[in-house]
Amino acid sequence: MSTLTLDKVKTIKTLNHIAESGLAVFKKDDYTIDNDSDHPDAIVVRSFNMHEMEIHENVKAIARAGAGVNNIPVDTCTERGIAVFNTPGANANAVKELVITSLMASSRNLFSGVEWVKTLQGEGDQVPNLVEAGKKQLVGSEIKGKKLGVIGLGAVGALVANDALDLDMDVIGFDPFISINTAWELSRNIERAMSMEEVFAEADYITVHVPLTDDTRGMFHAETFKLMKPGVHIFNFSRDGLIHEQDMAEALESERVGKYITDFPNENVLNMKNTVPIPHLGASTKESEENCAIMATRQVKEFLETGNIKNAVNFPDASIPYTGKRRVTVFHYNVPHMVGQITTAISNNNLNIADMINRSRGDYAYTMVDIENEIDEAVVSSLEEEIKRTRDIVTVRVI
Ligand SMILES: NC(=O)c1ccc[n+]([C@@H]2O[C@H](COP(=O)([O-])OP(=O)(O)OC[C@H]3O[C@@H](n4cnc5c(N)ncnc54)[C@H](O)[C@@H]3O)[C@@H](O)[C@H]2O)c1
Ligand SMILES: O=C(O)CC[C@@H](O)C(=O)O
Repeated sequence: MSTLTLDKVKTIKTLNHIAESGLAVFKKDDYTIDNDSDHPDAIVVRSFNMHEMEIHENVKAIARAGAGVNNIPVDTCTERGIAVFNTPGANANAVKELVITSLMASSRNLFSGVEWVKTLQGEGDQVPNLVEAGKKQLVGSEIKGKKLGVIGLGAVGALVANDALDLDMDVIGFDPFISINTAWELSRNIERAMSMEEVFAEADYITVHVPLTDDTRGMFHAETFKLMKPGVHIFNFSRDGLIHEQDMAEALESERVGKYITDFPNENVLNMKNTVPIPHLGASTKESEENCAIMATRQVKEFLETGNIKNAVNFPDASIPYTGKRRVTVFHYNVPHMVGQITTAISNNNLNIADMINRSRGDYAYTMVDIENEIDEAVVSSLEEEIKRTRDIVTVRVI
């Protein structure tokens, strides 16, 4: 994809540690990384909670180096015309490996076993005898032949499901919104559930891989625990908000849920019985941090320089090779006559169109128009002003 010469140096702010290889995408002549800036052009973030943060009007894009965007006020960004990107699949293998690790480790009581054996410190020569005597408390189960239920068969869930089959588990999966691409990746030996209840009734282990949204918040609660096999192990590498924590604490206390393995510890979780709290390590591998950072920063760079969009969660995908002298990008409501009004403003300024694209997503749409003519800054301002005056426009950029 060709890029445009930037009219000025752009500022990028990061809110979490972002791998150097990702930041290296922003070449020094064109970009400055300034984490103290209050008016950056774009923000790159991981898990930092942006909901209470003021976002300056200069911000054009926010990139989440990761999958979940529940830490970003996406609806507000959309209303303000700020593109929010994520990096689908870039950390999925890292999460999958940790899910499989904890599946085996928790089934063999490895975490509690290691904790217990450390308490024998100071017992001197008796340690081996005490270990042999005490280990009967730690007899575990093999996962071979057991059934794993996977709720959410996206990038992570699909990898977990396929690998669990390779470990000789039976696998049942539920995802009413599965993408065609993921469906192609899934082994045909994975049983397809038509409801979550079906998974709950059959699975010895349940792992959840769905985004936290208004629809999924608290999806695991007292009533759902009652539908599960007694002693089920639940793995949550998605988000804490998916679980009703008070109900989970009670289900663990009564041993209806045998174990809860979660990547999202908090004070409540730390007080729960038979819980393995992992310090949000799902995506914490060198490989995954680099994959996410590089994907996130490339997407932002492409958007700032060309207006092209890939993997935004609130804007439609839209890309055309840059063919003109300048490019007009317009984020607007998805209503009739918008393209006509934008192209009329362009012709009112005596400009010719070289190429264009219009894509919609829900209530919003995005139009990019390449201009054949060289234009000076006075014409750019006049054009911007004229388009902005049109009804139902959210943002206009002439690049
Ligand atoms: N622990 C970590 O470090 C870590 C890393 C990556 C992702 N995550 C979390 O895991 C989630 C999933 O990640 P992913 O990369 O697989 O995302 P993804 O978008 O590829 O997959 C999510 C899947 O959930 C499905 N889904 C949505 N609502 C559902 C519902 N009600 N019932 C069943 N399925 C439903 C979707 O159709 C989709 O296939 C992310 O949203 C994020 O919150 C955590
Ligand atoms: O950035 C991280 O370490 C975690 C990312 C993870 O929670 C995600 O949703 O991708």
